[in-house]
Amino acid sequence: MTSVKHMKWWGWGNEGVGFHHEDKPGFAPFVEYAVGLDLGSATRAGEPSFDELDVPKSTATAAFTKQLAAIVGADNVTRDDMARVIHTYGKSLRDLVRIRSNAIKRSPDVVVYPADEAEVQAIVDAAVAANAVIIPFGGGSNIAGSLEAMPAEKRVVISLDLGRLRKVVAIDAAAGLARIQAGAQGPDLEKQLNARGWTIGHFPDSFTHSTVGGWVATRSSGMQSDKYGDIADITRGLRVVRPDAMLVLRPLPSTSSGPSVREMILGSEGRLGVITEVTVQVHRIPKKRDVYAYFFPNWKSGIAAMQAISESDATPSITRISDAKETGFSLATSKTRSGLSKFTAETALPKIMTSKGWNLDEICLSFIGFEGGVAHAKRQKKIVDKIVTKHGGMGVGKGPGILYDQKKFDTPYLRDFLLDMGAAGDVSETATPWSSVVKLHSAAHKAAQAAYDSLGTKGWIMSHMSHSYHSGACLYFTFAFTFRDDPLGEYDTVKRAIQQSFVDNDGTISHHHGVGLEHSPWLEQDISPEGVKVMRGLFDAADPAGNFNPGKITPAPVVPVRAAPKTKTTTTTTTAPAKKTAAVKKTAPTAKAAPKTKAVPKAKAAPKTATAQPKSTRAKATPKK
Ligand SMILES: Cc1cc2nc3c(=O)[nH]c(=O)nc-3n(C[C@H](O)[C@H](O)[C@H](O)COP(=O)(O)OP(=O)(O)OC[C@H]3O[C@@H](n4cnc5c(N)ncnc54)[C@H](O)[C@@H]3O)c2cc1C
Repeated sequence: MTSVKHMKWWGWGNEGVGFHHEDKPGFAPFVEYAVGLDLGSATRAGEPSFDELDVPKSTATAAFTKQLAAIVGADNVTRDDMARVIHTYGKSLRDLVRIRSNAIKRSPDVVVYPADEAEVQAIVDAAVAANAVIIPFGGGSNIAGSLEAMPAEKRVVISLDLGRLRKVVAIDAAAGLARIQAGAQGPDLEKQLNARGWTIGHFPDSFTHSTVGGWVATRSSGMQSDKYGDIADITRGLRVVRPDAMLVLRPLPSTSSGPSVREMILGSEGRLGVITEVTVQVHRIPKKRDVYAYFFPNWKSGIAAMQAISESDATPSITRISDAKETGFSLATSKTRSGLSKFTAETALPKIMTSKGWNLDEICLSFIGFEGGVAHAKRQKKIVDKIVTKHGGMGVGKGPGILYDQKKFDTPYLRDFLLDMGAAGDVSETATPWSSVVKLHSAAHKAAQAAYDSLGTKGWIMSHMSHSYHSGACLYFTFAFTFRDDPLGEYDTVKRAIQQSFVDNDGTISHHHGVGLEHSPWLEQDISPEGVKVMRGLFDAADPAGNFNPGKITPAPVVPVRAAPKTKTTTTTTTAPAKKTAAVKKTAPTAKAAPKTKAVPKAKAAPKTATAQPKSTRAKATPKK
């Protein structure tokens, strides 16, 4: 069997690791307050049984599988059900509900693990010749429905897993450019870079389970993007396997060679070919790295301060502020005698805030990161401190920054836990000009509340601003609600309301999660119908037979089933009928029960704590707290 490791088939992260709240006394009361779910009496269901899944039967013929095995070796191609299920979905709430409730309409027919670029080329050529569908697979962490096969797809679907391509190939020290194989996950590549004194500076919350190829293909952004840029800035060169040929973009500092093909590959979600190598800008590991916490009396003053910082001479690595609800969540759910709860309980902070006339229900917590040489970091902080004071905020030192990191690791596991208990939660994020940040924030909250009201359920929405630019910033919303009998239908109501509020209020449909199937209904409103036409033209011209991850990004009501191009002979039928027994028990999740009963198959009892997650090199690369 292949050496490539994957996340749990039914949830986020590593087997045996999960969220628990025994050391967070404020957590259960907070959940009851926020979504009306009593964790004390709710029943946590167990891990779903793989044996009970109806996995659609593979339509890949033995002959075609053998052809792939001749390229990658028999150990690196499989039609095994578990491998195909693992490669079916990403990790959105929709994905988690579907997989736990046995709602798999279409799985890849075969999973293949090439060892190098030549093998990727050979697979692509064989697939195109057979008019098969190729879906590149990085870490499988996307939450936009970017890698699932279209349900009505009749052709053989190949999940092309890049997991064996994980080396840092070379570093050009003079240029600070590193060639990295596309399947390298965050810890893989950061460890190799750190060993030579470098860092990529790209740390999405999914860092531990996502790949550089996936980051490029979804236009990802990491928590330190204010300093290092989004992956679109970090990516300089690319190697992309296309039918019969390589698309090679040399790592140039800048170029005026027409419309940017580099930009076309960025965010292409596998539709233009398979990225095998990315040349990224890397940086020397900074001598100093600190994250400081600040409080503001309210959201408006905090946002004004963030904008002022973005316009100032300061260049922090992180500028982030939570709204009052997210601040309340952080204060209520931190660990006993550590993090913010200790900080606020054991200091005179609340008193000081009250004496300043602050309403404690409106306070907003901010984290600002400083990196670089010692003098540089000090100077940055001085500029920021002045701006914070001018906007009525106050600094509270480095201590609470520990919590910031802690939460990042917990959050994805927390989502699984809540689902186990009967509450659905996920995130939506956007970017908007500074002039619309406050307006959009308030509109999204109102839209979510109206959606909860229409469902007659108690729900929660909280948000933070992060990833600043000169012209605006990203707003990131986390929402959760207690579901009744249709978690996905109810989730759609809430998610749609939030997404629509973005485009109605000068925001984009996604700042860094991509489009996939999840956000494509809003694409025309985001980039105009003409914009979609141009994009569709690009995909159609570059992939006339629709072999590369069809149906994603541009809304595709009709699944393309085109004739095989007359290039090569093949042993595989291109019109293999869908397997009769490829049954999906239910198209909708099975959950009918009230929250206290088992709504969807749930996680194993008493998993290890989320803090037991293996330490990655990410710890080294994130700011010292
Ligand atoms: C808990 C959680 C936290 C997250 N936090 C962040 C965050 O902070 N920032 C952020 O940007 N995103 C975040 N995400 C979203 C996700 O991690 C990103 O979209 C990530 O970039 C996906 O990378 P991946 O390797 O997992 O790609 P996959 O999920 O495997 O694939 C995503 C898409 O890219 C395509 N693709 C993958 N590899 C290649 C390749 N080599 N060539 C061509 N196409 C390819 C796939 O076909 C698919 O369309 C988060 C997700 C979760 C679940």
